[in-house]
Amino acid sequence: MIQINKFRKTYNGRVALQIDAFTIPPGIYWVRGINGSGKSTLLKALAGIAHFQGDIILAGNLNSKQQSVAYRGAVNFAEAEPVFPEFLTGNELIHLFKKAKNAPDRQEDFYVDSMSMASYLPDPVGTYSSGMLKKLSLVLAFLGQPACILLDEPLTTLDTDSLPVVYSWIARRHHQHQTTFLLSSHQEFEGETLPDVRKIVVEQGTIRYEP
Ligand SMILES: Nc1ncnc2c1ncn2[C@@H]1O[C@H](COP(=O)(O)OP(=O)(O)OP(=O)(O)O)[C@@H](O)[C@H]1O
Repeated sequence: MIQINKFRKTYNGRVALQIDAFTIPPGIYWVRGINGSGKSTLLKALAGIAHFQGDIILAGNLNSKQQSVAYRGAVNFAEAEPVFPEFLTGNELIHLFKKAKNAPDRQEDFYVDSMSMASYLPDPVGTYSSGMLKKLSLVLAFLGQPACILLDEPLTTLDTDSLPVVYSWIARRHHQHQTTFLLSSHQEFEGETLPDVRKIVVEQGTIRYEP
């Protein structure tokens, strides 16, 4: 459960997003909205990496400002266009994130195998194509045992064979650990593989559920 109260995010004095009160129960959510509506702004605030006015509270007691370290431990985030130091290898980044997220031993194996990534993970990420980098950023977002995983544009640059794999990761993690997902996308999510996706619409500077 995520509670957003009296939220206001401005850029250079201009209000980008304002949310008086909004509750997100456990579930899988598709965050929709036109370009510039505020989807990334919302996800970055929920990830605890953007400054804003107001409060975001996870599980009734983790305030993203007052318990910021614990909060960020419970929320994973994959950016729309991930940027990593080019000299690090995929394996080194996985190792780093596993440590930071206190991930179980060999947790990455399932994700790496199902996306057939093992052959290029020993290479520096500067050599990766945009799709290879996107897959790595998704694996990193699944490390640890977060209560909530935020994926900004998880489907862009992925080939069509990889889409069902990402859907299966989301469905599996949600089923096994009741992890909440917020997925921002301009593409529709496949109904059959992710049956209980609710929609959150970002428009006119605020958010609402779409029936
Ligand atoms: N760093 C920034 N500095 C100034 N304005 C910003 C900044 N980041 C976002 N904005 C503004 O905030 C508003 C929301 O941007 P945001 O990136 O959240 O939209 P979005 O819905 O994710 O868009 P898209 O679908 O194009 O990715 C836009 O008007 C944008 O210009």
